[in-house]
Amino acid sequence: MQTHTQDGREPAVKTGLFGYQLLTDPRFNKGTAFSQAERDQFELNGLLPPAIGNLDEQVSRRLQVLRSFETDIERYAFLRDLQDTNETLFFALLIENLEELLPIVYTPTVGEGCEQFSRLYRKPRGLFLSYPQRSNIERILSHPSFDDVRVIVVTDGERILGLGDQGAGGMGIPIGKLALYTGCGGIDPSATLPIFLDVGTDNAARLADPLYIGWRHERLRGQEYDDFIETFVDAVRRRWPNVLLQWEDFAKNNATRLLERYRDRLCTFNDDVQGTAAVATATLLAAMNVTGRPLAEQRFAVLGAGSAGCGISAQLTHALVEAGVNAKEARGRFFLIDRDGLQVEGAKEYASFQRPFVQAAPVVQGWKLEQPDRISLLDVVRNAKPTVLIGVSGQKGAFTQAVVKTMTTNCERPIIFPLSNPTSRAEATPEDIEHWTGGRAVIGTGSPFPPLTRDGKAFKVDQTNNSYVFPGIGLGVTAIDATRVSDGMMMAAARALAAVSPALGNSKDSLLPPIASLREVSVTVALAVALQAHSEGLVAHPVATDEIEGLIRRAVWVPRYRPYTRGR
Ligand SMILES: O=C([O-])CC(=O)C(=O)O
Ligand SMILES: [Mg+2]
Repeated sequence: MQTHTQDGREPAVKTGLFGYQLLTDPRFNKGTAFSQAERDQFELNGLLPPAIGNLDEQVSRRLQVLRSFETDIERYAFLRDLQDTNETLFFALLIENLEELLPIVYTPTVGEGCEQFSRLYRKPRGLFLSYPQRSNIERILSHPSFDDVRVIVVTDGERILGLGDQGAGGMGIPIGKLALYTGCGGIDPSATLPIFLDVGTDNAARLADPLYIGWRHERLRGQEYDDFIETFVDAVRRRWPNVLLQWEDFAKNNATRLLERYRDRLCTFNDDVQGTAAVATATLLAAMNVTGRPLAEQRFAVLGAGSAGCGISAQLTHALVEAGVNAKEARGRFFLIDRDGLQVEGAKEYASFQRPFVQAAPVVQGWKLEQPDRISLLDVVRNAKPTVLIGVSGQKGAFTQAVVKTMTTNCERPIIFPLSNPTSRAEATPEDIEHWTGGRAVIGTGSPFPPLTRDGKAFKVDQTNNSYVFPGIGLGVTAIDATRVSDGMMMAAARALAAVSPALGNSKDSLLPPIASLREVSVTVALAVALQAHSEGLVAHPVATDEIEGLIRRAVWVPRYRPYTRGR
């Protein structure tokens, strides 16, 4: 926060830490940048090498070291260690090099970080709440170092990106998401708390690994699981009544169910259901500008009928209705396909969140099928003639050449979004889609990919990832003290992101702003979200609307070394 005294000097931060303890606290540590006066005052002489550095020098030294590593997983481990050693330096490095470092701190390398978590684990960060500790949750949360928490990201590790059950390794995801809350959304790092709910794992390799750091037990389900979640949410509400709780990477049967159970009880959203949907909606709205074909005319094939697929379909249905399509017709525009084929009446039992998007049996009558007992993605693309193809299946290569080529027979400029993460799970590579469609597809991916070559020039591939919205949602919600996260706020986030699409001004340009501008994008998203919360009466302490932007900008945390003074 930009707090300066009248003479322009920043007020000093009080700390009771000194000596070795001050140097080992990542929130307060400045490493070699402690001044001589601070070294005298805080008993640091002799504990540090004599040269006195500054943040800029430290950033360039760390960047040099980082670039010298051979692999991204080594870079990931180095950055995690830096974050646990000196947060200010970690965030200065990240923010100044967002485009280069996001793929390491976050998707795709964070996926490997989760797989290797037990081997990389060094220092404590966040909370591991394991089932055997269930009666201690309240006590664990009560520690004074968590007094300022405003944003929690929580996972149970069952559906980590497209990598499935990673057990306690899933903790890498809340840590990575919250690094973006600060790096992109400007949330003070001391206000963030990653939480892993350890209910066991069904990952046989983890259970058999002698080095596994999680609770060595098969995954709990049913009433025991639900009671544990209830205990957790209750304790969170009592400890931080206003906190923003983000659910992340829960398996499909829990993701929507838990969201529905808790969304009216606290300020909460599910990033995979709602965040991914908001970004997909924003990117599609931007794509309309490129294809010239309005939203109201689009038909959608969605591969993956889990939380993300149904969340995207639900939000796009809202957008279609807002564009004038009647609700029943809007839902009928969605063809959701999972491993059993197209969701169609009578084929099997569907979960309640899937039911709105089950096609009526007569729709598929007379379709020509590859195999009579299963309606494949290719069958859907041939018969339903979608204009938009979205992949949230975690199945590498599921958008085959035949599927992609058939999309071009339905429309001049098909929209094709292989959104599964990490890179190794993408339904198709942008390069293949470009090649198979002769450059006609409008492409968005979940993970970062290298640029394509179009008209002899490099063309950036849009990363349709929820990182374009969740940091801004967090900033808007916390700056204005929103009490809930409504569908209207998610739609406001999507529209705000679409409104800053470079393709609006030039249809040959990118659909989404560059990753390097994510801090500015987050302020834009935050403002839209906060204004919407305000207009729906979802704020604890209403303020004048013209004050909201100032509130948000002042809330943005900037990594820099503050002066310290000794005290409690
Ligand atoms: O983490 C990401 O890159 C996007 C996301 O939420 C997921 O794939 O589960
Ligand atoms: Mg996720």
